[in-house]
Amino acid sequence: MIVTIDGVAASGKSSVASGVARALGIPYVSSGLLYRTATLLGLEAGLELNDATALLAHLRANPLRLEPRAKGNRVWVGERELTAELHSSRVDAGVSRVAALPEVRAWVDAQLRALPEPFVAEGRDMGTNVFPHAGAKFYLTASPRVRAERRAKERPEDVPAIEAALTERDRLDTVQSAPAPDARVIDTGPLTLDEVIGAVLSELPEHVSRG
Ligand SMILES: Nc1ncnc2c1ncn2[C@@H]1O[C@H](COP(=O)(O)OP(=O)(O)O)[C@@H](O)[C@H]1O
Ligand SMILES: Nc1ccn([C@H]2C[C@H](O)[C@@H](COP(=O)(O)OP(=O)(O)O)O2)c(=O)n1
Repeated sequence: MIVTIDGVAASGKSSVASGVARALGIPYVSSGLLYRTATLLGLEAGLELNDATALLAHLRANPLRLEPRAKGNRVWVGERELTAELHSSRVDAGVSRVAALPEVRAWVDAQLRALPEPFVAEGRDMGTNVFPHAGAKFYLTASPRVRAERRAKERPEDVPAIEAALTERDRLDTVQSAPAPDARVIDTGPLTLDEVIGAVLSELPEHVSRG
């Protein structure tokens, strides 16, 4: 059983996926963390972020490990944990370029499809491209200002700068960010985090919530 939670940047995907996964007693997996890891490793190696051949060779030479814990995913390369470094503004600024590369998308998709079910998967194209046969699909939205205000609690920049960066990333990510036709769209703007988690859980078909 797979539940997909897609949506725009900072719409609440990870927090909601984590809450839903904990309620169901299953893991969740953040596909964005894999794109962020590819970006961080590329930046650290001094690679051009649109050089797919060099990036893929570097990723294959430094295999990562995603730990899909329900309370928060962690990423390792060898003995080094990268998790805390994946949400920097530097990675935010480069990640859409990396995510636009078909070779990198195929690399991420292969890792996701190898995971043992059940799990909750969150990202942009989980319900459309990666897991079109998922048992339940959701798509989260909120206005750019609401999302920027939430993210400002996690970044050093001010709200207008974060809003501008989020809007630009939405634009760059448009291609892979369309909601699945069978996804339930939830505007998280007027809701608390617990209310969004509750809305998702209440919409799950009975066979999915039973496992
Ligand atoms: N109603 C809400 N729904 C979802 N997230 C919310 C809500 N209210 C506040 N947040 C907060 O918004 C922030 C961004 O959420 P996050 O899960 O990181 O989004 P994403 O994974 O889509 O980037 C988190 O700190 C989260 O707790
Ligand atoms: N399934 C996915 C997940 C993320 N991406 C890309 C698009 C996003 O700008 C980056 C980072 O995704 P992530 O979900 O971590 O970012 P936000 O928390 O929503 O800001 O990766 C993607 O193209 N496809």
